[in-house]
Amino acid sequence: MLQLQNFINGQFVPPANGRYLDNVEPATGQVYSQIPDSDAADVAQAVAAAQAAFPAWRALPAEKRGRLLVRISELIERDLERLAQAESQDNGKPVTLARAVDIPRAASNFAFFGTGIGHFSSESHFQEGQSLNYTVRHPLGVVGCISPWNLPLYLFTWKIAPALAAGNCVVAKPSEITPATAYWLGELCQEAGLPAGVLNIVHGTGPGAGQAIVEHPAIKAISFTGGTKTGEHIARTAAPMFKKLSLELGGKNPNLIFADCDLAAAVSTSIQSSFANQGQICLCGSRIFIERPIYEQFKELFLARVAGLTVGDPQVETSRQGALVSEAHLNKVLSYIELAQQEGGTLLAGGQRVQVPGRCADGYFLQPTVFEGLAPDCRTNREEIFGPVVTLTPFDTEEEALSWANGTDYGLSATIWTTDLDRAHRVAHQLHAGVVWINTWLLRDLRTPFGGMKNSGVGREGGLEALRFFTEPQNVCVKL
Ligand SMILES: NC(=O)C1=CN([C@@H]2O[C@H](COP(=O)(O)OP(=O)(O)OC[C@H]3O[C@@H](n4cnc5c(N)ncnc54)[C@H](O)[C@@H]3O)[C@@H](O)[C@H]2O)C=CC1
Ligand SMILES: O=C(O)/C=C/C=C(\O)C(=O)O
Repeated sequence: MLQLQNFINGQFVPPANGRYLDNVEPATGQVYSQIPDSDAADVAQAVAAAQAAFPAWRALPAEKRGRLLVRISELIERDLERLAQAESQDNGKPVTLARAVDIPRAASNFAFFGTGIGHFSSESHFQEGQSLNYTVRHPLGVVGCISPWNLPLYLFTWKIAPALAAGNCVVAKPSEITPATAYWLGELCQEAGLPAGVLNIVHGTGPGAGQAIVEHPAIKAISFTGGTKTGEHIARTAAPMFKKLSLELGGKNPNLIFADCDLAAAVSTSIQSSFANQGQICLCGSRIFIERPIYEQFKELFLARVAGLTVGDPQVETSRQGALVSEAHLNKVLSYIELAQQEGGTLLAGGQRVQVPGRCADGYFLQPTVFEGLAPDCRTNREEIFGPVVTLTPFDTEEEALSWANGTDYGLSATIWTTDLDRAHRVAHQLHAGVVWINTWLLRDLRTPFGGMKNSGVGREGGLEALRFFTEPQNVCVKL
């Protein structure tokens, strides 16, 4: 059985305590590899390696750092098929999705920040006859990147690439539930010639290795994506140590479908935003509000499309829905389906675990599930389910739709469907969401600020925001 190792100081090494965790393939429910159950001792080794590597890495001209990152991007592209297969096996997502989205985006993350660092300029402020101020942006030193299981390599590299581009050295931990592609990334970094210690990958649990990263005094910043509760815990630990924090947390995102929309496009994209990656994307639109005149029509078209979503072995090219990431997560989602029924929801589609025959008989499959008839403020409509479960609700006025859309503790993303541009902008500006899409969903430009309002997080990732996060500005004032 494959036994993964930590990647510390450019070498693959076992955990200091010799302990390993089982890693399960969600589509089969079987253990297929083991990962280090690392603790504070491994994190300390990784931090020491990163500290030793930092002076030379920060001194390397940005262009040379950038070239190394672009080389890593090329190697990810070269190994796209192998990485997509690994991601699908580890996470349960359809291999077609990993091939089309996850792995290409991981490559883009490195290419984007590898080239982007060459365009990162600092500010200057000139006051005639008085002063010239210029701002230097120093790398922070050693930073921690902690990522979740839903988009494993995609989100791991979304943090690591800007941190490295800005001249930091990194101690990173992937989710213990989906460690595989992070492990293979270590090999590609070796092959690309990334200097030893610049990127260190420590595997293990959140309370073990993750907590040790957050607590380590030499780690100057934490970039985290994951659940809101974990984010709160990390903030409580890191804030008294005055660490910089970027927290990208949960969502309960609304889709607002107005009667004048392009209905075919709204239905088709809402299927994506509801069920892509089995609904396990923080940006998924799990509350669909539809203007009453088109409610029945939307429902009919939407349900017809749901019926066509094939749930099956993620390795089979025709599967559109794979397995949920773990048994625990499947049970959490099933418990919300039960809750929705207790809260008076009418089940329009799905609601049951799926038994996929053959090698996947014990996998964690769930039917795409749709409810209607739930109050906009019930728990099902306020809490993050993070699975293939959506609710449909009719609305009568723009004000009503807005108040329901904004009526949760989350504020990550929102989608508006209308052909009325005035309305689109008016509604967008009133939504409490860090990311608003108009007539589209998950259309990404990596230069844009990405992150949430309210309990969906703190700070923004992407483009210059990420490079600013991973640097410390220093102002130098010259008297004229
Ligand atoms: N915003 C998002 O994109 C995500 C949201 N979630 C939500 O969170 C819920 C819980 O999922 P989990 O797998 O438990 O996510 P989680 O938030 O516990 O895990 C995310 C990462 O944080 C690490 N972690 C956990 N505890 C930590 C600690 N004390 N210190 C440092 N690192 C720690 C984990 O090992 C993992 O690498 C999901 O059901 C879903 O609702 C989960 C994954 C991604
Ligand atoms: O950056 C993106 O395009 C998507 C990010 C998605 C998440 O952070 C998530 O699902 O956790």
